This record gives sequence, structure tokens and C-alpha cells, in this order.
Amino acid sequence: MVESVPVPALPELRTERIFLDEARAALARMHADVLVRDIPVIGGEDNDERFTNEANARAHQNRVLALVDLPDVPLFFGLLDYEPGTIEGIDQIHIGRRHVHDGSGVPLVVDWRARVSVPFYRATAGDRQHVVLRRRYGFSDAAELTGFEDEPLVGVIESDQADKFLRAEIERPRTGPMRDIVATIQPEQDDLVRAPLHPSVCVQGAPGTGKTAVGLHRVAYLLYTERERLSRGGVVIVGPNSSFLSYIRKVLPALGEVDVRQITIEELITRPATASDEAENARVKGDARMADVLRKALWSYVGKPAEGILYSKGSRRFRVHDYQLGEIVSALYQSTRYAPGRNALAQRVAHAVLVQMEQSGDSPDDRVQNAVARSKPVKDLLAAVWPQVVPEQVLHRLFSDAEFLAQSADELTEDERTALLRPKARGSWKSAKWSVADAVLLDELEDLIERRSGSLGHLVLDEAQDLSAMQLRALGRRCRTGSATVLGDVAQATTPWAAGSWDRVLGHLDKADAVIAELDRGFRVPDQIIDFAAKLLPQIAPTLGVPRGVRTVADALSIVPADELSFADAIVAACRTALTGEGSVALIAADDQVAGLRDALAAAGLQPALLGASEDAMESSRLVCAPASLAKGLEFDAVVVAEPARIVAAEPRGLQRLYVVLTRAVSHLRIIHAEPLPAALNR
Ligand SMILES: Nc1ncnc2c1ncn2[C@@H]1O[C@H](COP(=O)(O)OP(=O)(O)OP(=O)(O)O)[C@@H](O)[C@H]1O
Repeated sequence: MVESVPVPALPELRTERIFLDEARAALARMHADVLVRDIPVIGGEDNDERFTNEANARAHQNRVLALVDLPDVPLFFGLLDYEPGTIEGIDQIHIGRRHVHDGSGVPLVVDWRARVSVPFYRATAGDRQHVVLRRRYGFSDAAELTGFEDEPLVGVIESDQADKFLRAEIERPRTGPMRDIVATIQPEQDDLVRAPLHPSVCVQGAPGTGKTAVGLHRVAYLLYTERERLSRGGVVIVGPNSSFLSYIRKVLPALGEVDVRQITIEELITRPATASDEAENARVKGDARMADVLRKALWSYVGKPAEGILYSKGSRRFRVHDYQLGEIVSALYQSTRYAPGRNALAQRVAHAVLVQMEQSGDSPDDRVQNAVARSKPVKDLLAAVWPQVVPEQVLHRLFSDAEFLAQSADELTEDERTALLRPKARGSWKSAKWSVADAVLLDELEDLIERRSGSLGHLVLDEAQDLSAMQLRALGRRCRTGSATVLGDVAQATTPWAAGSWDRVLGHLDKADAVIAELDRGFRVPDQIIDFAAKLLPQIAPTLGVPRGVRTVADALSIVPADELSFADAIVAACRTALTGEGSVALIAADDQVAGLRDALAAAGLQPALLGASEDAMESSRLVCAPASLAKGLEFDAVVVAEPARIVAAEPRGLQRLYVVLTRAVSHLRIIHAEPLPAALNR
């Protein structure tokens, strides 16, 4: 949406407005038609029928929601004039967020995802793709059509129209959650949005290059082209925390997609955390070597049969010797998951008994074999050599029994093993408390015991640079046959357990075949701010180049020294100045400084909202106080950063955190400091 376009000759604008009204009316009719349409119901009560009926009802409900006309979302944003004869019967198409047709099925608005819409994003004067003219519309915040600008592609060399619109769109003041970029997707972004479902895609991108936007539009695109395939497994977007999810939650519904789960990894791995970890503890628990530790720990429950078994039927006795049992156990050991291995042991022992029954003249059938497998001697054998275990039991023993840990974790260092041990963990595994990192280990054990069934159709991982190897494995298990879109920036990896490189991330996720792409045009952040923040790159990500800016903004960056006494006043003054401009403002500070500074702002009458305190913090006030740990992925028109040195000192990867914090501003960044700036920024 661009408001500041020149208003063209009035009659044509009037014609366009009438067309917009017609399209709106047509959408309302489509919505009404779906509302009254009967949902097919299959008779019968078994699971298949119930599942089909539920799926039909859900599809109907989603269709109804997708056709709701959102009052502040324009129905179309562009138009293409094609050379006559390019598309049968139509020379002109309006392009919008979804398809709208009139009562007789004639398209009024074509979905941006359709093949014929591609030239809207790709055609240039040098490569017209049969387009004669591209039109872009401007709308008010209430979605009223205010004007349009035409970009002829015939008889011109190249035009910078697109850049003008892009800049206006980026700088349109923010009022809360993220909005879509469907009207101004750039060619390099469009490549990724429209990449096929398989293979998976991994995008490394500097701050503000549009990774999150690309991921969300890609989901909308894939749901358009592959809806059937994806509806079976579903699509899930995993984001770093609930503030971030709240920030992105409106993008897909605005694109007509209402059936995508957007959750944190903790919500996906559904064990609620009741304990917390020190950073070093969590780092070890997230390390890829833990997969091996858990595998060894679990399989160490399987023992060597000390004696054979005797099965009695009437007056007859059948014996399976210890060496025979040993051979069966060895053949099954680690050849399958733990629980099916246990079942197979019972069946194979029973089979050995059956063979003896046959040799003695009986003709036993499957029922007899099952009865033997469930008999007391076989049950006793299982309890002795292949006991039933649950994940909590194994993990609790690992953390509380130093000898057991040492046997299972020979690849960990002594210090790492010490970090895992809980000296006071005396009680039973049933009453043990588990942290977020433990939940991921329990998830791994669960899969080692019994293979997880089902697979998502598509998984989007945002800020994936922060995930541990063990988290990535857990995510990969949920998407075994589906594909993934992995988004992130290794320079923004703030967790001590971060996997480190995209090759490693993709390996742990079991998507090593993914295509790795890079976005390097930073749309969000003005050049002056990018160049300043990029001074940190040689220290935090020496292999990455400096992102390319696309715009400069007057007075984008100012650095204000203060002393301890005037520090809070300087923050208040900077926030006040920022609020004189349009759009959103954030004060970002080290987590332990936020409460005090928020009080100072409140005492000065500025009424800031606290990010993380409620889902709608970013909508409830123009001024938000953001703890540095929650700023990732977010953006604000103006940002005030308090005391960079405190942000750096707060955590092991403080410089990475500072890089994140410095790259949140769309127009203005003010840095207030009483302590010296970190050395890297003074270079
Ligand atoms: N093609 C575009 N048209 C308009 N705005 C865009 C475009 N691409 C990106 N932007 C804007 O740039 C900003 C950054 O986008 P986004 O949050 O997707 O970037 P990111 O790469 O995920 O950033 P970060 O690494 O900081 O999380 C958003 O305001 C987005 O709307």
C-alpha cells in the first residue's frame, strides 16, 4: 500500500474504484455461496468416516474464513496489461491476495500466486514477458483506493518505479504486527517464494533481508500449488518465542491462509518445562553427541541371557537354551527400535518353542505362538534381558548415576559429564523435573524406543541459527517425508548451543539435500545503520559479507554519550523525540535494565507497553520496552538502544545479541550510553 502516489486523471481512478467495489461485491457473493453450501457427510461411525467428515467440515470452515473480506486489506494491488492474445480472451489482469470471480466465473482478481501473475514481479523493460504496462495502486490505511502509477515496459529503457514503490512500502509507518509484502516482493525473494516443495530450501540472510517475509509467502504459495499434498501432514511454522509469533500472526490470514500452525519449538515438543538449565548445561544437552549417549544408555538395558527358558505344555517341556536366546538377542540388538525389538524377541523365542512342538508331532498355529510369547517364562525373560523402559527413567538414571553416565557418555569430556549430573537427584524418575533441553532429550529417547509416526507436509524454521543439534533432530523427526524452509542468519546466533553452520543445521535436520540460498539486500535497515552494525561482523561471523543496503535515511543514526546521572533522562528524551515521528518506537535494553527504564518512561508520562507481557504489546502502545533477549525478528520505525556494553556483558554471545538489537530500526536508531561502547563499534 502506498499513499503518496500522484492522483491520476480522475475518470480512470473512478473507473478503478468502481471495479474495486464490484470485486468486493463478488467476493461477498463467493463468501455467501460457501456459507450456504452443504458440507458432504458420509454415513457411518468408524474412524475413517469420522476423519473424513471432520476433514470436510474443517476444509469448509477454512474456505469460509479465507473468503472473509478484511476491511483494511486491499483486494488487489497491481495490474498487468498483456500484449493482445497472450492470455486467451483477457488482455488485462488485476492481481490481488486471492482469486475473485464474478457470478459467471470470469476472474476479476487473479491470485498473486498464479502463473500469469509472475511477470508482475519479474518483467522488466529488457525482459517484458509479454507485458505492455504494469500498474501499482496506492491505498489508504482503510484500504480505499487513493491512486495508481503506471510503469510502461514498451519503448522505455529501464525505470526506477519499482524502487520508489519499494521504498515507500518499507517506510510506511508500522502500527503493530508484521504485514505482508505481496505487492513488492523482489525478484530474488520471488525465486525462493516460488521454489518447488522439494527439495527443502535454506536461506541465509542478513537482518532485514526479508527472510521471515519470504518464509511466510512461501507457505502461502505452497498451499496454493500443493494444497492436497500439504493438507494431509499439515504445515507448521516454528518461531523463537511467543512475542515473535504474535508479531507475524497476521501475515498468512491476510494472504487468505488460515490453517497454518505457528508455534514455538517448546510447544511442538509437548512436554512442559518444570526446571531450568545453566547455559553450559543446556549447551551439552543440545550437543549432537547426546544422540549417541542416549542410544548407548537405552541399549545398555538389554542384557545377556544368563539361563535358558523352560516352557511347559501339559506333561511336555520345551527348552530354549541360553546360547540360543543369546543368538536371538544379538541378532535383534539395535537392528530396530527398542520396543519393537522387545516384541520381536518374545515372538522369536516363541517361534523356537513352536519349532520344537512341530518336531514332536504337533501342528501349532499363530495363536499358540502368541500364547507362548505372552507366557510367564517369556515374560520373565523379557524383564531380565530386555526390560520395558520409559524415556524419563533412562534420562533420570543418566543424570543421577555417575557410573551409568560414564559408561554411556565416553565421548563427552569429564567436565561435560559433571555438567549433566544432578548431585541431589535421589528421588524416582516419576517425580523428576525437566527443563526445555531435557524435553528434547526425552523426545529423542521416545523415538529410540518407538519410531514416531506421521510427518508434516512442510515445516518452516525461522531463526533456525539458534537451534541445537538435538532440537533440529526432534524437528526433523516430525517432518521425515515432508520438506522444510530453514531461515536464519549465523551472525545472529545468540544461543550457546547453536549448531554453527548451515551444513550442520541441515544435517541434523536430516535435510542435507536442501538448496542453500543467500539474501543480501537489507530492506529494513538504512545504509548508515547497516554499516555501523556490520563493524561487529569480523568478530561474530568473519565469513559473512556486509549486507547491501537499499536506502539511506537522513539522520538515521545518532550516538549520544551520557553520564550515569543523566542516563535515564537521555533515554526519556530520545524516546520522546522518536515519538514525534510516525510509527512504532522501541526502547531496547539489556533484560535487567528494562524494568528501571520503563519506570523512568512511565514517570515521564510516556506509557510504554512491555514486550512479552501480553500478546498485543506491540499494538497496545506506539512505544514498547523490549528486553534485548526478545527483540530478535522484530522491527520498529525508530529504536532507542540503551547501553550497548550492558547488552554485550549480559550473556556469552552478547556481541551477537548487540548485532540483533542494532538492526531493528527501519528509519532511526539512537544509541544512548554512559559506559564506553564495545571496542568493535569504535573501529
Ligand atoms: N520486498 C519487500 N517489500 C517491502 N518490504 C520488504 C520487502 N522485503 C522485506 N521487507 C521489509 O523488510 C523488513 C524485514 O523483513 P523480515 O523481517 O522478513 O526480515 P528478516 O530477514 O527475517 O530479518 P531478521 O533477520 O532481522 O529477522 C520487513 O518490514 C519487511 O516488510
